[in-house]
Amino acid sequence: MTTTHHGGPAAATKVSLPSPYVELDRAAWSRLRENHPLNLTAADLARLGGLGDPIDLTEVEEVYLPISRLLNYFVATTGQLHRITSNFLGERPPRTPFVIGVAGSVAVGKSTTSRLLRELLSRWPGTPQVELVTTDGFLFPNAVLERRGLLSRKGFPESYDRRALLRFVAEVKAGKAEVSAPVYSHLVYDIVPGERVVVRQPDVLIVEGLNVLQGPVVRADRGTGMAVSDFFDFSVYVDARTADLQQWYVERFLRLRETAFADPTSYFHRYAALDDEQARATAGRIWREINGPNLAENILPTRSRASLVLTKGENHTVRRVRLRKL
Ligand SMILES: Nc1ncnc2c1ncn2[C@@H]1O[C@H](COP(=O)(O)OP(=O)(O)O)[C@@H](O)[C@H]1O
Ligand SMILES: CC(C)(COP(=O)(O)O)[C@@H](O)C(=O)NCCC(=O)O
Repeated sequence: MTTTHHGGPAAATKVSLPSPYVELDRAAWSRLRENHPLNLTAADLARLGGLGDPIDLTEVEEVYLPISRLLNYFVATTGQLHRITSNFLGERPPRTPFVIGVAGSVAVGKSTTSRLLRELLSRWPGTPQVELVTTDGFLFPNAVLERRGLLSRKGFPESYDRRALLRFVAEVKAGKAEVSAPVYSHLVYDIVPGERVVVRQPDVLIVEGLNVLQGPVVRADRGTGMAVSDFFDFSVYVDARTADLQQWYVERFLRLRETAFADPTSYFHRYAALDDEQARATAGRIWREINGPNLAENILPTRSRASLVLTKGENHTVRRVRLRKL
């Protein structure tokens, strides 16, 4: 028998596994579009792009059409698998949506990715009805966050009503006729009282949010032992270098001064009058105190759970794609 010495305690904690991903550069990935036609126009894109998150037709053709093509196969195959299970059980298969999670840092452009996926998937004959729900609706209202000392932890896992989110996704997945979710306003920086979005048995549900790939909350006294990600049929992690993300966050903050912050009802209205230097300092502080630590502690560690990782370069375009094959 041969004994190999692996070093001290630090070395012992490092786990090396075969990568479950196949990695492709942009050129190799874009070839997988094959002949799938571009069915979005420049006008569609103008409607879909986010603030500070540019998107053009080349990006759609080279990055998003292959994803759309792959997802169309996955939807069909997952449906077959579901029917096989129902036949095995001697049940009539209920209508159940294909659920996609979209995760990533604040300011990485999850919203644009999610809106594009919704648009592209809804153009396939098998999935005309695609709903998109963001997890910010499940943030606790500011009054609750304040009571719990969590106002400066917005976006951290504990700032969400995770049980309500789990119930929402589980009910949609179970084919319930009508399920509703609360609504968050970035402008007011709080949950909008009494407002709900209603989801009615879509073909596809996209669940977008910072923490959607997180595992279950493990507590001996309570909890279901399940997480929203248990209901995902596919997931996307939108990735970028932390330094780029911080810069994108700060730049978006500067631009929000002229748009959202200029609105007197905006929670951030007091920031509208800041000059560039002051605005950079404020955004930098919010990043350092909230969004940066949340990325490092909670979001980045979930990246390896995604089915697909899209890595953006500093100009916001996707330069590398990792697809899970194992
Ligand atoms: N303070 C704000 N006021 C108005 N809109 C905002 C504010 N912060 C973020 N947004 C918008 O909310 C959306 C979600 O932002 P975010 O959670 O950073 O995710 P991402 O940039 O990955 O889509 C984006 O469209 C962004 O432009
Ligand atoms: C609303 C958010 C928590 C994101 O929510 P998500 O939909 O990803 O769950 C985030 O955009 C946010 O507002 N963070 C607080 C710190 C900040 O103002 O950037």
